[in-house]
Amino acid sequence: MNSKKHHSCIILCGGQSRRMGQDKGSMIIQDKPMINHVLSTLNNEINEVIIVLNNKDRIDKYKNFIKKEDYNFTVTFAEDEIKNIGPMSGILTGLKHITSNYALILPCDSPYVTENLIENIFNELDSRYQAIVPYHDNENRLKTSEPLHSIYSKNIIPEIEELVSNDILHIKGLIEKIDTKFILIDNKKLLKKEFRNLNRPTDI
Ligand SMILES: Nc1nc2c(ncn2[C@@H]2O[C@H](COP(=O)(O)OP(=O)(O)OP(=O)(O)O)[C@@H](O)[C@H]2O)c(=O)[nH]1
Repeated sequence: MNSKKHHSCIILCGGQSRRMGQDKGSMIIQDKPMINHVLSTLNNEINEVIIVLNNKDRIDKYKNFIKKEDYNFTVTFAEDEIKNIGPMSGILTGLKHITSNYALILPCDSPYVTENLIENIFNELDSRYQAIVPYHDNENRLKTSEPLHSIYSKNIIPEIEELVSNDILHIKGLIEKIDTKFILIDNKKLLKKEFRNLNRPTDI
């Protein structure tokens, strides 16, 4: 019997990868596509994954190397509801697909996340809040926050739609507006190095 809690994860993979110069989620890092590193950390904690890409061709491409039978969670591919507005669209689309109340958002270009990190972020889940957001520096929590390694409630969909209609597309603008629990990246439970993402060839 599966004893995992009903936890969802949304992986954002619909970016342009302009700085990297090639599609980041599918690029090979240590023998496997970058997104597969992220997927391989989720088995213990997650039972539903939504991978959000920006078009159908890209979804077909990813289906070739993401084999649902390799994981003990469901995998659903979704297409951005709104095109070319960045990660906010991926979060909106993903939240509309989840069947639980909260989802952990992860970017596809963050291959250093670990099972421990996923577990420790979910341990902070608290139904009094709409978002659980790790941050680096006590002096400036919002500015040093990691909004693409954070948990969000499905009930923020109306707030996202309002922000998008006002052309506010940065995720920190969303975090400011909702009830957010900030959690310190303390290098004990949450390790700084696990948040590192790869944007440019020189980051590898
Ligand atoms: N679904 C979806 N994900 C996105 C979109 N834009 C960015 N992302 C994802 O959000 C994460 C962070 O993206 P960035 O690195 O800031 O942007 P990028 O477009 O991937 O890369 P650059 O073109 O170099 O800025 C990555 O996992 C992207 O795949 C989008 O429009 N839709």
